[in-house]
Amino acid sequence: MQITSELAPGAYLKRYYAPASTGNFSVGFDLLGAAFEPVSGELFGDVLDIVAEQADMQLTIVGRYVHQLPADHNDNLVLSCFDAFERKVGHNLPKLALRLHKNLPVGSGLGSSACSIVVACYAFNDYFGKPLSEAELLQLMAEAEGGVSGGVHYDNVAPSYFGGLQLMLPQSAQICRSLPWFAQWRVVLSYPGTVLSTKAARAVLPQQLSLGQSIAFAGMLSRFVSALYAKDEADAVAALQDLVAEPARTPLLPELPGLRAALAGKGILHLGISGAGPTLFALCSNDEQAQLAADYLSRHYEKNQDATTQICRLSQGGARAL
Ligand SMILES: Nc1ncnc2c1ncn2[C@@H]1O[C@H](COP(=O)(O)OP(=O)(O)O)[C@@H](O)[C@H]1O
Ligand SMILES: N[C@@H](CCOP(=O)(O)O)C(=O)O
Repeated sequence: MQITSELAPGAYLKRYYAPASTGNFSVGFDLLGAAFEPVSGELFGDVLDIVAEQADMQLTIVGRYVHQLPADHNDNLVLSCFDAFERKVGHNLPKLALRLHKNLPVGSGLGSSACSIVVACYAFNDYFGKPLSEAELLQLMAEAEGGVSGGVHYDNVAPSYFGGLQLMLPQSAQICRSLPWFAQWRVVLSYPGTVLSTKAARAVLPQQLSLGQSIAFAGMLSRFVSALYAKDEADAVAALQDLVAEPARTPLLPELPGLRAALAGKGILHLGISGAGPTLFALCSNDEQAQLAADYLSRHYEKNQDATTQICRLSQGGARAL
């Protein structure tokens, strides 16, 4: 595999995008996830350019978070996704010169690995004439995500691929279903600039839940989903409780309780862990509240130059050609 550091900037045959995502959405550990995009119109997700067809695979990486990726591009998920895609299709494919714009921080809780996986698999399938069905492609994405995070979970790849708030449907051929959402809701995503690997944050999780905990988890998720269908905003917000991961992960995110209390005092609906963290998400009832939450989190949660805080709406579109 030939790796070079430069490709002509800007030129490409096709350009693809996939949005950031928040796994769990507090109440649905591994079963619920949402895709978001900034209200500013900024692209907060990875972009992949198919630059040319050529004899060998070639990957160039640009973008704000390129420094957080493995120095050896052979270790990049985009290239391993090409190999996995080719195996699944079952015959050799033309090799490609690719350019990844790494716009999402790695190990952030924003579904960064899932975003690169989704944009890559979506791009290859689209470019080569859609040899895989949506379900086959989603399964390929989830397997790739399982390889990095230490467990197959769909709650980042599904929303990043399809957009919206997605509920996973265990043992169903449909795999996931898009849930209703309150159009006025805004979500502030605040990434402090520090790295927390998903694998490490999964290693602290309880291996077993008691019968009581299992019923409480199923009950709270059911309450949230039914409140969305009933259009009962107050009940949906009240059900946003993470009874599975947050108790185990709070020691990794010691600022969470203090920030939550401060934002609750300002009327913000909810503050939760985005995916495995360290990004936090603040659920807000309108644009004004979102600005308030963003200002507060920028001042009190951002730690270094890599940090970013974004006011977002639900990304309805998911992965797409640009
Ligand atoms: N294109 C890529 N995007 C993100 N991570 C990548 C990529 N290629 C390789 N990796 C590696 O995959 C791992 C992703 O870590 P993870 O904690 O799962 O991130 P996240 O929670 O942000 O998805 C890291 O070790 C990272 O170096
Ligand atoms: N359900 C997963 C979600 C991980 O999301 P990431 O963005 O941190 O990779 C978990 O909570 O482990």
